[in-house]
This record gives sequence, C-alpha cells and structure tokens, in this order.
Amino acid sequence: MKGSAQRKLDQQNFMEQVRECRDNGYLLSSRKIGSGAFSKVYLAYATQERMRHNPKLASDLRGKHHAMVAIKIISTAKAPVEFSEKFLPREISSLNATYKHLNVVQLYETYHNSQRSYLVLELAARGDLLEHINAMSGHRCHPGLEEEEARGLFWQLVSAVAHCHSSGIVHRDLKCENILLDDQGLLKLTDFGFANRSGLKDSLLSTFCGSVAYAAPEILMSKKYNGEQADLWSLGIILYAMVSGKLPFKEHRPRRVLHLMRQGPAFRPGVSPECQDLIRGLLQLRPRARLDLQQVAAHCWMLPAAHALFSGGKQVSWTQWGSKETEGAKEKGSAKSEAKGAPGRQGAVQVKETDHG
Ligand SMILES: Nc1ncnc2c1ncn2[C@@H]1O[C@H](COP(=O)(O)OP(=O)(O)OP(=O)(O)O)[C@@H](O)[C@H]1O
Repeated sequence: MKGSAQRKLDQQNFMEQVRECRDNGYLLSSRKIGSGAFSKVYLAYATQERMRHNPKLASDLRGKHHAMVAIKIISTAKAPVEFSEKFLPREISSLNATYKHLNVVQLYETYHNSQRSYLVLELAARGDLLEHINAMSGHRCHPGLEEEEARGLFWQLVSAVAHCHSSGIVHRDLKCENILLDDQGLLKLTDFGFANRSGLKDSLLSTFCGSVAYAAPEILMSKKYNGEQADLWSLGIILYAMVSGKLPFKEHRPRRVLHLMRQGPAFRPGVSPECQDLIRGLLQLRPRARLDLQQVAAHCWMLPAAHALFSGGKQVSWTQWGSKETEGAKEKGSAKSEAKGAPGRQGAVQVKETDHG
C-alpha cells in the first residue's frame, strides 16, 4: 500500500503532467491505458487549436472521426542515462522513419522538459494481440484464433514489417505484446525501443534485444546477426502463437530454448498443413533459409488474405496495402475486422513473456 505522502507526490506529478500537456495542446485524461519500464501511457484529447497547428495530426484524426490520442510519458529523470540517450531517441527516430503506414502506430509529435519526454501517439484502444488471442481462445473454448482471422492480422503485420524494412528500420522486438489493435480492429505495430537502422546491406548487428521466446537462434547463440532475418524468425513465432494460443519454444533458459528450436515446432491437431508450412518456412535455424517477406506474402496460406483485400473493386497488392494513400484498403480492412468482432481488453494472460535481455 502506498503511504499518503507518496500518494500526494503522485498526485502532484500527475497535475504537472496535465499542465504540461495542456500547454502543448492536449487534454490529458486520468485513464492510464498502459505502462512500461519507465513510461506510463494515458488517454488524451487533441484540442482544436493543436490540430490547427499540426496538419499530420489533424488529417489522421479527421479520418478517425475523433480527437483521442495516446500520450506516452517517459520519466527521463528517473530512467537510466542509456535509456534516455540511446533507446528513446532510437524509438522516436524509428517512428518518424516508419510514419505513414496504416499498421504502424503513428507518432504525431513529441515534447520534452528536464524531467520527462512526451510521445503523442495514435490511439490503439483495443489492447494487444496477446490479450486478443487469450480472449478469443476463452471465447471459442479452443486455443488460438481461427485461421481466417489469423491470416487477416498476419497479413497486416507482414505489411507493417515490410514497410519498416523498406524504410531501413529493423524492429528487433516483434512479439504479441507489441502488436496493438485499434477500435476498427486494425493492427498497429508499436514499441520501437529496440529498433535500429538496418544500414548497409551486409552489416550485422550484435546486441541482444527482445524476449527469449521470440528471439532467433543466432541471437541466442550470441552470433552477429542480420536484423531483417531475425525479425522473420519472430514473425514465425507470432503466427504460431496466433493459431496455437501458446508459444512454440516456451523456456526462459536460452540453452534449453535452443534445444527445443532444433527439434522444431510441434503443432496441435487442427492447424492446417499450409499454415504449418509457412511457420516452418519462417522458423528455419539458418537465417538465410527463412522465407523472405515477399515469399511470405505469396505463400499459399496467405493468398486468401490478398484476395479479400479489395479497394474500390481493384485488388490491393501487399506492398500497396497499408500505405496511407490507399484509403479504400483501410475501409475494407476495417469492415472485415469489425465483422470478425475483435474484442476489447479482456481475458487471462497465458502466453505472456516479458523478459527483455
Ligand atoms: N498507441 C497506444 N495506444 C494504446 N495503448 C498503448 C499505445 N502505446 C502503448 N500502449 C500501452 O502501453 C503499454 C506500454 O507501452 P510501450 O510498450 O510502448 O512502453 P514501453 O516502455 O516500451 O514498454 P516495455 O518496457 O514493456 O517495453 C503497451 O503495452 C500498451 O498496453
């Protein structure tokens, strides 16, 4: 239990944050919608005045027919120097570089003072993919999502990751908790705290990022790795989690995980052979042997998603999908997800993995 002195301090801090947001054109609500290691995320409203000064914000919110945003408040004064000087700037620059994709959370603007940094983000109000998988598993009394729903979501995720890679950004922390859903059921990739520039074609990374359960074998073996190929492995883990309702290699000890990886994923009865083939194509131990994003999009299991996405009578290619210019695609995608009835934030957590290496 918090003491009354601590409660008073928290209250004072919050009122300061309300004032700082108001000075920058946002009305901060007391509704906390999430928190991270050094951050809290609140629901907030953009003022008309702010929208007049920020065309990016105004045009996005006009399309959504509301003024709600998510404000991530980071206590830079309390966070380690490495976080404030390395990871936060990377998160901001990655979000700026990947702007303009329907399935990547939009960063509208930032403001800072000596105590805190504020990130004004697109709101994704329906929780994360992990919660969705668990809620749907409970609802269906069957682990995982129906393949049709998994396909629609995975298509959006692949498109978001392709957009990041083509913008020169590798995510390096792809996992169900970093994939949010908005109130139209659209998928929004978030949390670019470990993202990095993919840089030159053959340059390799060496830092271990992300969660053990989603990390590629070459990362667990502390080898130098290609960030794009490591993201592909994580995509395989996410698709497995979607259709199975659990993680394929659920172990905290890296050596034990590597042992399970060598054995390959085991599937529950009912997962289609095509879906299994796609997951196996991504979960290849040799990074170069993994399917690339183009091959994933063209895989036979994915094809019905491509056919389902039509814009004004014209089929939308997977590279066009998600581009903010393809407005028709957005409407079609929303309607499809709405029909599926993506639920809100509920359900027991069963496959959560939060250990960042
Ligand atoms: N744009 C958003 N819309 C709605 N909820 C959000 C949004 N961004 C973040 N959240 C919520 O806040 C939580 C924390 O956000 P985020 O993952 O970005 O913070 P973090 O500090 O990077 O977290 P961690 O320390 O776990 O990596 C998310 O899990 C999610 O529930």
